[in-house]
Amino acid sequence: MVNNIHEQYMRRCLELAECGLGNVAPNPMVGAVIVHNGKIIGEGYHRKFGEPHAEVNAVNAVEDKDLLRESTLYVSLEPCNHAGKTPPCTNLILEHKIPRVVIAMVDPFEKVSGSGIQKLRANGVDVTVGILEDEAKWLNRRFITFYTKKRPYIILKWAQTLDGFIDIERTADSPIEPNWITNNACRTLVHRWRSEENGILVGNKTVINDNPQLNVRYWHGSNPTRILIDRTLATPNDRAIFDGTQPTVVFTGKNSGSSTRKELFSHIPFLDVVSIDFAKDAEVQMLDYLVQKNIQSIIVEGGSKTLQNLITLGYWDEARIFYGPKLFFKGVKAPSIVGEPIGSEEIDGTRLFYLVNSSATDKQ
Ligand SMILES: NC(=O)C1=CN([C@@H]2O[C@H](COP(=O)(O)OP(=O)(O)OC[C@H]3O[C@@H](n4cnc5c(N)ncnc54)[C@H](OP(=O)(O)O)[C@@H]3O)[C@@H](O)[C@H]2O)C=CC1
Ligand SMILES: Nc1c(N[C@@H]2O[C@H](COP(=O)(O)O)[C@@H](O)[C@H]2O)[nH]c(=O)[nH]c1=O
Ligand SMILES: [Zn+2]
Repeated sequence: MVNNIHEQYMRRCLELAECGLGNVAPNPMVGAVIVHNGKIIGEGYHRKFGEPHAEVNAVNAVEDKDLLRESTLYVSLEPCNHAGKTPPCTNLILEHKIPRVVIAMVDPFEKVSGSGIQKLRANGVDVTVGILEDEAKWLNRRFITFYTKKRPYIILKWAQTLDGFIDIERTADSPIEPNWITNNACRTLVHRWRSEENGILVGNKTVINDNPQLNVRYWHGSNPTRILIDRTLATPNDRAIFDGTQPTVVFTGKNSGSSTRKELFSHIPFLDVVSIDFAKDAEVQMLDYLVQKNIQSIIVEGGSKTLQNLITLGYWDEARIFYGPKLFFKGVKAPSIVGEPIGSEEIDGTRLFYLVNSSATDKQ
C-alpha cells in the first residue's frame, strides 16, 4: 500500500523529469514533487543544463515554506551532494528541514553516487531508495551509459524495404537524394528522435549519395551535432551538412592540421575536423572524442557499413528499424542485427520495430 502511494508520486516525478528531454544533457533528467498530508504542494524538474535542479524548482514552487518541515520530497534521482553549476541539493533539503525523502535511483555519477543519500541519513532524514528504479534507469539510460560505459548512448536507426534493402542500386546519373522507404509520419517521428539526441552520425557514402540535412525540421527542438566518418575526405564540399548551421564533426584519416583542412573547410563555422588512426580501433577513438565533447547520445542514421561496423563491435544500445511497404529487388543491403525486441508499432502502413542490446560493449 505504502509502495503504491510512493509509486504514484514517483510516476509524477518521472513524468516531470521527461519534460527536460533534449535540453538537460549532459545532466540527467530529474523530476521532484513535494507532498504534504497527501497533497502535492510543489513540483519541479530540471529544465535546462546549467539551470536549477528539480529539487530547487519544487521547493521554490511551495508557497508556505513552513509546510516543508512536515513534508515528503519525492525525487527521481539521488539528490546531488557536490557544488557543480548550482549548490548541493542535500543542503537545500537540510536547510528546509524536510524530514522524508523518497528516491528512485542512486546517481551513477562518481562525484555523487551514494554520498547524497549518506549525508541525508547522517542528518536524520528518513530516506527510501528504489521506488520505480527500473523506470528511472530507462528514462536516464543515456546519462547512465555515458558515465558507466564511458561512451555515448548509441541508437541505430534505418528504414528497409520488405526485401531487405536500404537503397536502390545507384548509377552515375542517379539523383543525389534519399530513396524514401518510409512515409511522412515516420519522417516526423525521426525528426523528433533527432531532437532528443546530442549527435547524429553517418558514413560518407550516405552524404555523397543522399545529401542529407541531418537537422530537426519537422519537429521543434535542438539540432544534434552532425558527425561524419570520412576517412579520405571524399565528401564534396557542397553537401548540406557543411552549411555551417550546426556544429559538425568530421572524423578523417587525413592529417587535420594539414593544408587540406584549411583549404577545404576554413569557411565553415562550427566545424571540427578530427584526425584518427583508421588502422587501429577507429570506433573507440571516435567515441572517446565524443565523450570529451560531452556528447551523451547519438543517433546513427546509416548507411549500412557504418551501422554494421557498430553492430559487430557491440557499440549500440537501441535499434529502431522501419519496414516500409516497398521492394527494391537489388541495392544496398540492410544491416543484420540480433537484439531483444521491446516493442513494435504500425505507422500508416510502415512497421517500426524497437530492439535493445542487452550485451552492449563497454568502453572503459
Ligand atoms: N534507408 C535508410 O535508412 C538509409 C539508407 N542509406 C543509404 O545507404 C547508402 C550508403 O550506405 P553504405 O554504402 O553502406 O555507406 P555508409 O554511408 O555507411 O558509408 C560508408 C563509408 O563510411 C566510411 N566508414 C564508415 N564507418 C567506418 C569505419 N568504422 N571505419 C572506416 N571507415 C568507415 C567508409 O569510407 P571509406 O571507404 O572512405 O573508408 C565507408 O566506405 C546510401 O546510398 C544511402 O542512400 C543511408 C542511410 C539510411
Ligand atoms: N531513406 C530513408 C531514410 N534515410 C536517411 O535519412 C537521411 C535524410 O535526412 P534529411 O535530409 O535530414 O531528411 C538519409 O541520408 C538517410 O540517413 N530515413 C528514413 O527514415 N526513411 C527512409 O526511407
Ligand atoms: Zn542537485
